[in-house]
Amino acid sequence: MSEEIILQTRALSKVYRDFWGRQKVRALKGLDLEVRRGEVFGLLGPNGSGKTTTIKLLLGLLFPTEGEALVFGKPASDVAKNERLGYLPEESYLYRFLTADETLDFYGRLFDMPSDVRRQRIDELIEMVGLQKARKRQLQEYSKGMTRRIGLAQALINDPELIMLDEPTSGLDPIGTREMKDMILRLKDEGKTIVMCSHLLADVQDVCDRIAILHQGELKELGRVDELLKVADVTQIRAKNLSVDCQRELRDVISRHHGELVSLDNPTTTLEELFLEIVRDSEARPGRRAGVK
Ligand SMILES: Nc1ncnc2c1ncn2[C@@H]1O[C@H](COP(=O)(O)OP(=O)(O)OP(=O)(O)O)[C@@H](O)[C@H]1O
Repeated sequence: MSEEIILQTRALSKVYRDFWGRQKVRALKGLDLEVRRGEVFGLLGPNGSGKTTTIKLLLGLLFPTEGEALVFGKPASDVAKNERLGYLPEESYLYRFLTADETLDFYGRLFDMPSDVRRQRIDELIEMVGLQKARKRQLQEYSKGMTRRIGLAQALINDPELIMLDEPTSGLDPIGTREMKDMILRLKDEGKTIVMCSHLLADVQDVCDRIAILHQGELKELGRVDELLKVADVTQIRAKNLSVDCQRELRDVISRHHGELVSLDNPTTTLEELFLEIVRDSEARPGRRAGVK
């Protein structure tokens, strides 16, 4: 991961108003975030916590009420960024009567890709998302998992540096989920920056380097997944070649008994536990931030 900041929000806030301009919902309250090149960054939060609002503000599809959203150092409303960005929305918006090949060709043309480059890119993407056998079928015949795959291929047609994925594994079976996670990790290996939101905490735990947890539009937690999941007040000792006596006497005894200390560290909790704890805490004490680690 490099130090280059790809995405940044500063005191980003969004108030949805009704037809008469009266305040309806404060969907996002003073969000400060930075995402660096090469990171897989997860936005988590219960329903209605402001994840999609954040993504739409970063895509420039919504305008902030206060604060700013910067993408590649420029305001998110700057359309030039779209050349370098790919987006997989939660709901499919693709044309049902086109085949996978036609769909990718259509989006390739929108990016003004020459036909030979387009053809090669389409072949690569169809193979990457595993749709070789279904590439000539209309999308209306696709299962949910296949629709997710073609959605990802579409998001990657312009070989974007930054990829935004809204619920990338929703509706996928365990195998499809594993494959989607592998594809995300492969994109990370290629140096792409990925921002995803998801309800599926195990998926987030498997692929994200850092996460932000939102609750009722407020940032409640931000940090590296491995650090957030450490349980600081519990010590875990893993050792091998120890006798039962030695195990009982723990650390100091290990060297005396010629055992081998394999690791001495903090065990981790699951992201699911951390998430539920933050939501519970936040509901019990509204307005208080759980503490950024
Ligand atoms: N167009 C809109 N007009 C009014 N309120 C809206 C609008 N879009 C979202 N909201 C409200 O803003 C808040 C945040 O919604 P948002 O869709 O960003 O949440 P989310 O975290 O993505 O939720 P989910 O997990 O259910 O997709 C919610 O209270 C929602 O009702």
